[in-house]
Amino acid sequence: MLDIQFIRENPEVVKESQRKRGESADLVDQVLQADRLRRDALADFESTRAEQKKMGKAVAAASAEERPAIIAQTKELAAKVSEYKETADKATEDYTTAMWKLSNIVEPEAPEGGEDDYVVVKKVGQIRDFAAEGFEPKNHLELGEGVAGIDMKRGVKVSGSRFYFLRGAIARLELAMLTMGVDQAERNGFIMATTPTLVRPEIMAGTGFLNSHAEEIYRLREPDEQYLVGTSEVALAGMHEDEILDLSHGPLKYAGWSSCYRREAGAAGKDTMGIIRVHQFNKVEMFVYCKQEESYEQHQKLLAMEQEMLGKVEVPYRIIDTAAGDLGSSAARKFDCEAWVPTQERYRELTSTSNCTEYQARRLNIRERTEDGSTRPVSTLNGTLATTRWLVAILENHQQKDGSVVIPAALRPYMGGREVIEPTSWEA
Ligand SMILES: Nc1ncnc2c1ncn2[C@@H]1O[C@H](COP(=O)(O)OP(=O)(O)OP(=O)(O)O)[C@@H](O)[C@H]1O
Ligand SMILES: N[C@@H](CO)C(=O)O
Repeated sequence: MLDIQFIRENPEVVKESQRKRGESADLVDQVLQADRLRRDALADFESTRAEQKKMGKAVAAASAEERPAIIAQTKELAAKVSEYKETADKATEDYTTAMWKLSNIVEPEAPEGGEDDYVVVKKVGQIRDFAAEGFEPKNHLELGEGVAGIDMKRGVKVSGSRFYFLRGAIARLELAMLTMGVDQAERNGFIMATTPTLVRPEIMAGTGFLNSHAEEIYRLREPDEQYLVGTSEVALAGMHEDEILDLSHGPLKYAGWSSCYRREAGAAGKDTMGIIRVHQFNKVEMFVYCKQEESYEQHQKLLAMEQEMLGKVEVPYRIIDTAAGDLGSSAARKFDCEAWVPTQERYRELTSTSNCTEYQARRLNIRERTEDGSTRPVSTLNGTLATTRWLVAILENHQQKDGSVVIPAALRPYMGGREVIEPTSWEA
């Protein structure tokens, strides 16, 4: 949620941000109109209520002859008070509904446009020339099946399309990568947290996921009301709902470990092969609470954490600055890291880091105590540190001619020192 005082003073800035996102600029006028009506209605209610209180005292002080007239007046006032209360409640509800629809204000530096209008910030690593090495690269599923490590057929049998089993060395490789992510996070001051994956509707709405991405999210059937998270960002943001944090010693940082669930409703026919786009995957998520003025610097740090991890798994990648129209409603700015996938001859997203400034904190009422004793909303940021999808890039970029896969050196200590995953039969 945005700061109403800021909207009142800077309506054009908010409108421009909405325009940049491809969202309604008229919503800003609707919010301001609702704000005026709400304030007028509240003023009417409060002044009539004050009058009513005065009248109450007058009744007590009145003589027997005066009392019937005053009581009649009191009744009239009581009716007015309840009428104004109803109007004020309705106006507040309209105001809140409009406010909750507004997306965060886009950082001025974010590129204009939609999904394809990102700006490439930089490219890192050398893309392998498989032709020069004398063989045709296999895709991650062929490799995963070759080492008896990715089983889509049984995943589909058990759970439906876009489900899978990981087993043997590939299951260990996923665990190794996620654990390496947690180790790196802990070394950098993050607290590891395993999080709930079912959350209350208020928490899901508070993080901003029920706006444009609502159809992406699984919801339990009544009488249960929870949503399944698509990222532990949701639980980590909700963790401190209605709390006042002490950030005087620096940002509060979590590394969340969870399964993530996504309906992928808009992705029919897209990435149907293998584990690149699935309904359930695992993720280590970074989540930061910090002072408002620290969020820009913290965002750069999250991006640096992602780069360090990508460096350790030794895959070529690029960083993109996502355009305003492709930002989630909570994000003011977002950088994605995309790894090179040889058989697709293109970069695919492995990580995403967003600066949500005070947007989520206002919705979830998360504040910090300032030096003068007052409170103010904190900033929140999130970033991906490792996910199951990373296996796609690791397998394809580290494959050898015989279908084996070299384990990146940084991951070997997490794999009992193993250097290579060899092809094997399913029964082995
Ligand atoms: N359906 C999925 N299957 C596997 N991994 C996923 C899926 N959706 C997201 N991820 C992983 O979680 C990370 C963060 O998710 P994010 O919401 O940024 O993805 P996204 O923008 O929806 O990705 P894409 O554009 O590829 O669908 C992604 O970079 C990726 O590693
Ligand atoms: N929570 C963010 C970063 O991982 C996302 O899912 O995109």
